[in-house]
Parts: sequence; structure tokens; C-alpha cells
Amino acid sequence: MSSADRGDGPDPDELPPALAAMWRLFRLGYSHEPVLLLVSLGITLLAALPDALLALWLQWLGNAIIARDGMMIMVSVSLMAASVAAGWLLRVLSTRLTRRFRDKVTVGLEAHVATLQASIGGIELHERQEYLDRLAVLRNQVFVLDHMYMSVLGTLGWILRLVVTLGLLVSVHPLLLLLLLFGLPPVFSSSIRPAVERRVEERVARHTRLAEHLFSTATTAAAGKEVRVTGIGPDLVARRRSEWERWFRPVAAARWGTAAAHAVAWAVFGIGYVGAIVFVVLRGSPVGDVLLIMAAGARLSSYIGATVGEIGFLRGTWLDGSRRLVWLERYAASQVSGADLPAPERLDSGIELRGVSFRYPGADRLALDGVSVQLPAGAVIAIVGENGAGKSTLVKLLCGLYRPSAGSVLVDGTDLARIDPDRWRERLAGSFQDFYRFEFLARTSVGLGDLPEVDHEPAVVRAVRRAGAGDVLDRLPYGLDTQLGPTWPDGAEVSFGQWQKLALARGFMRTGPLLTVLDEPTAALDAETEHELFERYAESAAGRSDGGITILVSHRFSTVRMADLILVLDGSRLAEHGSHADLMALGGQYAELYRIQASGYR
Ligand SMILES: Nc1ncnc2c1ncn2[C@@H]1O[C@H](COP(=O)(O)OP(=O)(O)OP(=O)(O)O)[C@@H](O)[C@H]1O
Repeated sequence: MSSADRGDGPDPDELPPALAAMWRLFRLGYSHEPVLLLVSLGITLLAALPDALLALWLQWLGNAIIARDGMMIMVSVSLMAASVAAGWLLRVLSTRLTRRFRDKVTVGLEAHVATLQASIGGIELHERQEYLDRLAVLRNQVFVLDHMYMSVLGTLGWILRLVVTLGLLVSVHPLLLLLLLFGLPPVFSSSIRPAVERRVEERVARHTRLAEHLFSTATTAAAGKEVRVTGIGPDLVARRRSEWERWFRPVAAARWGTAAAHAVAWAVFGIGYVGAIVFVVLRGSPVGDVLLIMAAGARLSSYIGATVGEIGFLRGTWLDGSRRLVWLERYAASQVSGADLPAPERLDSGIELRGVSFRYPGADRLALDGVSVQLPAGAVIAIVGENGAGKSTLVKLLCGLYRPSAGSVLVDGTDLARIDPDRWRERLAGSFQDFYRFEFLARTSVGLGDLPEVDHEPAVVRAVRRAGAGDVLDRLPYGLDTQLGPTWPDGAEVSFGQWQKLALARGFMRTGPLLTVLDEPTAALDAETEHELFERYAESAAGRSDGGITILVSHRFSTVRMADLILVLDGSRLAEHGSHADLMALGGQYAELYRIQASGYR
């Protein structure tokens, strides 16, 4: 559900308008470097004048030569020389200043984008295809967003040159203003050109993303073993080539099409320019005027070209990047809007799912359908169900990584959507089946599960013990001080099961979480180890007084049976719930699956 549907302001799906985005980026630049920005603007505008005035000096020189006025010849030649020198000096100054400003502001913008992404509590950003494509473009553009400032300053400079030049043309004859009309087709074609190309690029962006993915699969160490065993290397290379072509063909066609339209537009201007010179000559104007028209007219074409080119770049690339950045800002804001309450200190009644349904953006079917159940404070709750039944989705909703499409998650009666996501996440702990391998020192890889405690060795050791990961540490050459990951100097190779135990230890770093989530974090461990681990965990959870809830997702019924409450999901619906004894007495789906698994162990 978009926040517009929820009525929280602008629709986060929409890219914001270009001008608003440009203005926002300027304000960001001004807040980082106000003096440098204003001085760069002033010098860039000043640098535009000497160049535009050359046509005027040429007119004076022409008339002075015809009138044989030595003094005027000297004056106009001196002005031409001064213009050339001042133009060069101001251009160098403006380039240096703008570059200094850009270098400084780039660091600020990169940090801003990274902070925005990290501030977003949900993971829709990393799972939804349109958002992924949008972020892929922004990631490429964030390092060059500073060009937008240069581009806007440059555009203002070109516009000033254009205005001065038009003034000079009008001073000869007002009708010469019509030359501007002939300049409109190139302006129009240049300004829509990048937008047309960008639309096509975005439509086919998934092919470049896939091509990059195939390239990294074919070339990185993570997939190296399987790529060699399966022999899919050549196939990956061929698929990458074909994906790249599926991207390139429509993009190239769009580029050719817009280039052809642009050439026609310039031909129209050429006709106008020649017409203007013929018009002035036929009127019998003084030689100086004809020189002015020839110089200013020719300059007009290059000024229009530069202005529209700069505007094209501005609209197509730099503004496009700023629109994505502002979209990210709005999206981040929409995710926290209305979340104004702190997380509770403790749970009294627990967490209630009230009519919770959820559909992944763009998906046809519901991943969860009308789930209503009370998760009592202090309980250990197991979720079971076949693959794709919605177990992980339920966990994501409880963690606040997604908001329900309908219904609500109530924490002691308060809607989770009202609780500040940062504060809620501080009270979560646990680990997931798709854990991340943090290739740091072992102590950091575990300790970052509770950042304030990352350097506190007793806390790290306690978490390792709770996760039953002591044996992993014993085998590491320098214990907690071992660098993990064989690609780093002195880095240790760690097996999948060992990584999983370290991830579990990381999940146990926080003490007193309100919600502990164990989403199949032990799938790589044997059933007995998993059973012992959860038994130990459930015992320590039972002794707590803060009402913290533990959610356990597992396919192993020997582990599941010890939970206080078992939720059985079937095709996105909650089919059964109760204790092991209740569900066995019910003789339904759980009882049947339990018997099948139990007979497998006999
Ligand atoms: N990011 C996503 N975008 C679209 N659909 C998704 C996404 N993640 C999961 N789904 C779909 O939602 C449904 C529920 O998925 P979920 O991961 O919650 O199942 P699960 O019960 O945890 O499965 P498993 O036991 O295999 O982990 C599935 O049909 C799945 O294909």
C-alpha cells in the first residue's frame, strides 16, 4: 500500500516534479556551502558578459573602419582585447570555484543518500522491482549529482549571453527577434530528448540489472564453486550478452530517433539565420550592423545550442538524479509519518494480529490473508507451514519491515504503525535464514548485534555461549580476534554452519528484546543441536519478566512442539493455532504433519 493510499502526503511511488527537485538540491547545496555557492553563481554570470559583447565591439569596429575614425578603431579593438582577456580570466575563476564547491558538496550528498537509505525501517525498497531499478539509477548518479550545480550555473550563464545577444539583434531591427522563433525547434527537441531516452532506459533497466547480476555470478568467488561444478559459465556469459542486447537495442533505437528529430530542428534554425542576414543586407543597413548580425546570429545559434544542450543534460541526467534523491527523501519521510510513539518498556498483554492481510507490491495473490491471533506476552511462539505459506512474511510484519495491506499489528493495544520504527527495531533481536556474512573480526561480526556493546567482550562471549557457537570460536586461530573471510589478510575460512552460528550469536547480543525472531536460523544445524539450542533458549526466555515474545520459524516439529503457542499457516491463512497438545487433540493438519515427521525419525 502506498502512503498516498494511507493519506500521508505525496505518493511515494511518484517521482517529484523536476523544478521542485532542483530547488531542493540547491537548498541542500546552500546548506552545505552557502558562500562558495553564491560566489560561484556571481562569477559565472559575470564570465558570460565579455563573450556576448564581442558582437557589439565588432559592430563598432566595422562602422569606425568605414568612417575612418582612428580613435573609435582603437577603442573598439581595445574593448575586444579586454573582453577576450576578462572572459578567459573569469572563466578560469568560475571553473575553479565551481569545482571546489562541487568537491565539497559531493561528500555531503553521498552521505545524505546513504543516511536516507539506512534510516528506512522497511525492506520494500530492497524487494520491489521498480524501487530497485530507481535506486540502481540513483546509485550511479549520486557521485555525479554535483554536476547539477555546474549545469544550472552554466545554464544561467548561457541564458544571460542569449539575452544580451537578443538585445543586440533588436537594436538593429525588432523583426530580428523572430530569429529566436527559429531557435525554438532545437530547444524543444533537446529538452524532450533525454526524457524520451530515459523513459526507454528505465523500461528496460531490469535487463542491465540482470546482466550485471549474471556478470558478478560468473566472476565472483561466492558463486565460483557452483559455477564450475555445474559448468554454467558459458551459459552465463551468453545470457549476459543477450540481456545486454535486450537493453541496448531499444535504447539505441530511441537514441537514433531523437537524434534524427534534433537534426531536422537545427536545419530549421539554419534557414532562419541565413534569412536574417539576407534581410539586413537587402535593407541596405550599415556594414557594422551586418557584421553584428553575422557575429550575433552565429553566436545566437551556439548560445541556443549550448543553452538547450545544458538544459537537456540538466533535465535528462542531473535533474533526473535530483528527482530520485528527492523521491528517496519523501519515501523515507513517508515511512515514518504518523510514527510518533516510543516502543513500550515491557509487554503486558502481548502482540495482537487483527485481520492482518498482506500483498507484496505487484503480486497477484495475498501472502497473508485475514490473520487474527493474540501472541501473549512472555510466550514462545512457533510458526509452521509449507514453503511459501507466509511464515517469513508474518515475521517481516511483526518486525515492522513492512506494513500490513489491511488490518493491524497491535503492540499492547497500540498500532505498530504508530511506533517510531527506529525505537521498535532497538527492541528486536534474532536472526534470519538469509543472514548476512559480515566479514569483520569475529568479535565485531557478533558484537554488532547490539552496537553499544560491540566492544564489550563479556557481552560478546555471553551471546556466543547462548547461541552454542563456542565451538566455532575454539576453531578460529585467534578466537574473537580472528578476521573472518578468506579473501582478507589472515582471514579465516568459515563454513556455512559456522557462519550461521555466528549470525545466531549476533542475534543474541541484545538483552531484554521485546521481540526475538528466529526465522529458520538453524536450518544448517542438525536437528539435535537445534533442539538443544531452543530448549536452552526457551528456558532462559521463561525466566524473563519484561514480557518479551519469541517467534520461532522451523520445519522441525521436534523443536516446534516445545513452543507455548503454535501457528499453522496454510496457503496464506491461519489454519490452526494452539499448544502442541491442543493441536494433536484437534487431529488436523498439524497432527498429521507431526506424525509423518515423527515416523521418519523412528
Ligand atoms: N519480496 C517478495 N515479493 C513478492 N512476493 C514475495 C516476496 N517474498 C515472498 N513472496 C511471496 O509471498 C509468499 C509467502 O512467502 P514467505 O517467504 O512468507 O513464505 P514462507 O512460509 O516463509 O516460506 P519458506 O518456508 O520457503 O521460507 C510466497 O508465495 C512468496 O513467493
